[in-house]
Amino acid sequence: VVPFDDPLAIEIDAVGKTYASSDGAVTALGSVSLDVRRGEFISLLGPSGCGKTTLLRMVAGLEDTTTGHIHLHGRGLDGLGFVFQRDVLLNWRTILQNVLLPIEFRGGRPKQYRDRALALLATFGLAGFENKRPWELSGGMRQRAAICRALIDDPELLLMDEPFGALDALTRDELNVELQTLWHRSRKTTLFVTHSIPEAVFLSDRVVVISDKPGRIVEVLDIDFPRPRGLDIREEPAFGHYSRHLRDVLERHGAFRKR
Ligand SMILES: Nc1ncnc2c1ncn2[C@@H]1O[C@H](COP(=O)(O)OP(=O)(O)OP(=O)(O)O)[C@@H](O)[C@H]1O
Repeated sequence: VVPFDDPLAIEIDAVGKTYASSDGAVTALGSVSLDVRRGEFISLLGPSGCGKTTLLRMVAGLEDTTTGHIHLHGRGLDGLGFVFQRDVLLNWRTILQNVLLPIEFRGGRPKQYRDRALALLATFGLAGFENKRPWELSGGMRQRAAICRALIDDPELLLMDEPFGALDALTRDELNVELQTLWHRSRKTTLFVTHSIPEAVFLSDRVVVISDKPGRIVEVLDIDFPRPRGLDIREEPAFGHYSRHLRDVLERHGAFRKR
């Protein structure tokens, strides 16, 4: 049991990761340290291959750290919801059955969570789609269902690995607004991986910039817009300033060089 006033959700302490590969060891992450506060929305922004996914997978306990350690406060790994780059819904199950999957995995009773699942689906505009199969839905709808699945067990911590990267720009905007609204209501601690500067600025309390090789934190930027936020903040001068600053940081660290 954790004291309610515990201000921290995740401590990432000098964490590094080296993979063994056929051409020798690859250091994906150098040494990364970050304290994530409870209820905070943090984006991890960086070029492809800088180790963002690796970091997220280590926080989720899906991957070991090579050096350093990660401490999850609260319910630990039991309090965690994960949304992947691709929705990874099971095609032979209905949307409702997909959303209830985590309950089955932990040996719970899906029936008891049916109402919650339907309410979540309704929040994300999927009322009436619960008995469809994933292949009957658009990409945006599937990713919404994947978010519902991550939320079904009321996690303390939401880990999202570029969940909107494969969507068209309009759907992506829409989902950004929905996620922002949901986050504003629930204040779930969220770690969100993205390549997109505007997405990071729009959603985050803090944007953590990671450079590659090996991945390390080169900047932590506070985003000071009030909540709830609408897409119109993108027209504000401050939004432009944040974006330009992040772009400069990425450029300085070689994120845009030709590979
Ligand atoms: N299982 C693995 N074995 C060997 N190398 C790996 C493995 N997983 C990742 N890597 C390497 O580690 C580095 C970081 O990969 P990672 O997927 O964490 O980056 P990323 O920033 O999430 O990239 P992207 O944004 O393209 O998803 C890359 O150089 C990658 O090739």
